[in-house]
Amino acid sequence: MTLIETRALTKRYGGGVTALSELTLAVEPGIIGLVGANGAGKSTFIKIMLGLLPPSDGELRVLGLDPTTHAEQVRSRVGYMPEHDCLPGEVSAAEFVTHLARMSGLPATAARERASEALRHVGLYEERYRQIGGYSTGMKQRVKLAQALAHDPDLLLLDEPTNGLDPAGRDAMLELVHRIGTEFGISIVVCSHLLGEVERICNSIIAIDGGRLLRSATVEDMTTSRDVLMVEVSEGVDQLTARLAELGISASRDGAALNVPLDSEDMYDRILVAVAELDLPLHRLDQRRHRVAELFQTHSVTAPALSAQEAGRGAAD
Ligand SMILES: Nc1ncnc2c1ncn2[C@@H]1O[C@H](COP(=O)(O)OP(=O)(O)OP(=O)(O)O)[C@@H](O)[C@H]1O
Repeated sequence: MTLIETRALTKRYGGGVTALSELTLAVEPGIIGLVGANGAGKSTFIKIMLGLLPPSDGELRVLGLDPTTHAEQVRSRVGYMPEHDCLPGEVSAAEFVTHLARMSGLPATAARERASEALRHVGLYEERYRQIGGYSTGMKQRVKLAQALAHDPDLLLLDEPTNGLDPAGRDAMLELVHRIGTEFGISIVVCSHLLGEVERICNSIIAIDGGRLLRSATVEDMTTSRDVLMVEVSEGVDQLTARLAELGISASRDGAALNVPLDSEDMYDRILVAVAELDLPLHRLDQRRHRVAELFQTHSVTAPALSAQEAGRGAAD
């Protein structure tokens, strides 16, 4: 079943702000990155998916349900981690998550058990009876994630889960999100303004800019270049380049690898023969993969979606 489907989804706020403009997309279950610069419309999209905001125009289905008419059913199957800190400081994580699990309809004992379990999944089991006010930012983010998990949802909507975390905290949070998505088989929409972050853990990406859809596709579709082959040999790359040139095949260096235009059906075989003739250890031969961020760097409109920090990371890669 399609996880999320929209047709010409539009949201206008008062004051002439169009936060979402004619968004049409369909995504399959998995871990989905919702990326865009600040103000792109990510939070608005999430709130519409939860039935917290009505769209101005267009249609939407989440888990096959229309959140504008079936908001309660949607919310019983969807967990939501809001962007901003909304945690009470004077109660323990166990009390807080249990309380929210009860509010979502679980009986007292089940709510307590589910809360403990959710806190264990996010790595807060030992600390669960401490007051939230004394927690670090990373721990608070994990409490927000635990409350989103407590009622055993089919879909998690995470609004900027790495907000406010240092690089190590961000990596830990992304790893946790990835683990929850893969081990529990829950679909996850994870919002971020950092494309490089979500690219690492997502199967598909929805990129929006100024409320408009830039691209919605699987990471594999986005990153596979259909017309370039990447050849990697463990040694002898210069020899191979020279041999390919003799054969009339132009290869360009890309780090330790060679990129070769895939302009004829027998290109795989021709390269394999050249490698075998030179008796070189072939490490890899397949279609070149781009980093997702690389694709968007050529798109001037999305440039702000890549923060200085991400640009730095890209350069270091
Ligand atoms: N209640 C509101 N009334 C008017 N304009 C709003 C309202 N909420 C959001 N907006 C505007 O709608 C646009 C999209 O905002 P939204 O919060 O959805 O973006 P975002 O991608 O989540 O950004 P951020 O990461 O900064 O939250 C922005 O221009 C924002 O100022």
